Amino acid sequence: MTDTLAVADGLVLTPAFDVVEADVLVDADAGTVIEVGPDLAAAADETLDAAGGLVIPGLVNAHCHAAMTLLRGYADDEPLDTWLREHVWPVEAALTPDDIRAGTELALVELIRSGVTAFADMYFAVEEVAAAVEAAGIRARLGHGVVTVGKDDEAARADLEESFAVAERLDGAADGRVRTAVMPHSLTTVADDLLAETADRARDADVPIHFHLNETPDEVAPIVDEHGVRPSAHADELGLLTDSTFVAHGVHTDPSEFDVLAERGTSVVHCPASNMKLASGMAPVQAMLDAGVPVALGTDGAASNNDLDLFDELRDAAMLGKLAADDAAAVDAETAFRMATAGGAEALGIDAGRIAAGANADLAVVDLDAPHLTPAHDLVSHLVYAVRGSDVRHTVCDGRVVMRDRDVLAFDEAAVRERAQEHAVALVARAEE
Ligand SMILES: CSC[C@H]1O[C@@H](n2cnc3c(O)ncnc32)[C@H](O)[C@@H]1O
Ligand SMILES: [Zn+2]
Repeated sequence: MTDTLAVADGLVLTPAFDVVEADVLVDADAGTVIEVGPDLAAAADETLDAAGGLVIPGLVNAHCHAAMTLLRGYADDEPLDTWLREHVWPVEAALTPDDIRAGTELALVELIRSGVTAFADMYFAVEEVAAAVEAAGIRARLGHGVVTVGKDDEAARADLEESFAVAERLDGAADGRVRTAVMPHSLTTVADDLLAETADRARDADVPIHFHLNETPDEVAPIVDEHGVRPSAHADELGLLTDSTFVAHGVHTDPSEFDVLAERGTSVVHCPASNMKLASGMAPVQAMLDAGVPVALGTDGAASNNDLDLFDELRDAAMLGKLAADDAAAVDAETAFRMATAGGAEALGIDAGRIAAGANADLAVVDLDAPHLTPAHDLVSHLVYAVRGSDVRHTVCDGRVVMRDRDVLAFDEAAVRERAQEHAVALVARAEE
């Protein structure tokens, strides 16, 4: 017999951005929505109370380094290059797989508590990341991040091979909730011959590619100087841009690059908080969307954000998008929310981002009963400009409840926090020894 879950008595955000009074009936075994409509709760095996709430598609955080929660607040107020080379990379050199497990579990608690049901992660010790995701119950597109600058040929080769080995080994883990990608860090931190090899092998293995692109002017100038073309054109020459490729940031991307990205169907993951904090710049989000570039939303790591609340990102994206375009109508609420849901699902190549019969049952219930959400003229406006991650009451992924009444079911939250605190302190002590 089918195991069913009814998300009952709430309002539901439809794919057309209408808000309707309805229950959502879920096939918990198949992990899909059976029906959206009135009075579906009576026949269900289990009920999730959505009264006074809005049922939304689960959010997709399309660019993250989850275990960097361990470095939250460790090195603030620095620009990207100094931050990475003088602070972050020396500490990351001392990371152990156990550290990464502890930091990732903390990230998962934070993600689930803010309604995220899928994320992309570029980091190390990906087996640990995958095991944590399996336990948490959400979806992820995971990859081993490759950096070859400063490495000899043997070490660079080993890094690249690890990226492909991880992609093959872990794809489909956690009953298919874990998918993989190969993840060269960026065009300036991985050698060109290895980037070209990555593109060839990824195409043959049918595995997506994810990398940082045009985050700062320092990632643009060396490419233009050396190759005489913009970074997106160079990435395309290397064969890196396809419709399953997704790139992070795209801040310093010019109109000629919009055309390349749009033509290839490559998604850009906008990370507004990280871009503001590291003073990287303002991504031309509305211009990219107008040119047909698919745009998703990400937090980047917690060390450059400093949290993993995608509702913060929604607000930042709408605000910064207007500033970048010098137009208050740019990146409106519906546009921003699409980036955090259907746009993220498209970037990650997963079926998510909408609540409809047959779709994956990945959703969150946002409590509307709060002073900062009163009055309720426009709930899509609220989702982008006023809701906070802490307003999420329940999170459901793959038809299973992963947070009920703000209790993340897979983890003992206090224990996760304590473990992360201990690992963070010991890690920094080791690195600074
Ligand atoms: C090789 S694993 C991923 C690598 O990326 C680093 N990282 C974190 N945030 C950023 C960012 O905004 N731009 C570029 N690189 C970043 C992280 O520390 C890991 O070393
Ligand atoms: Zn990043």
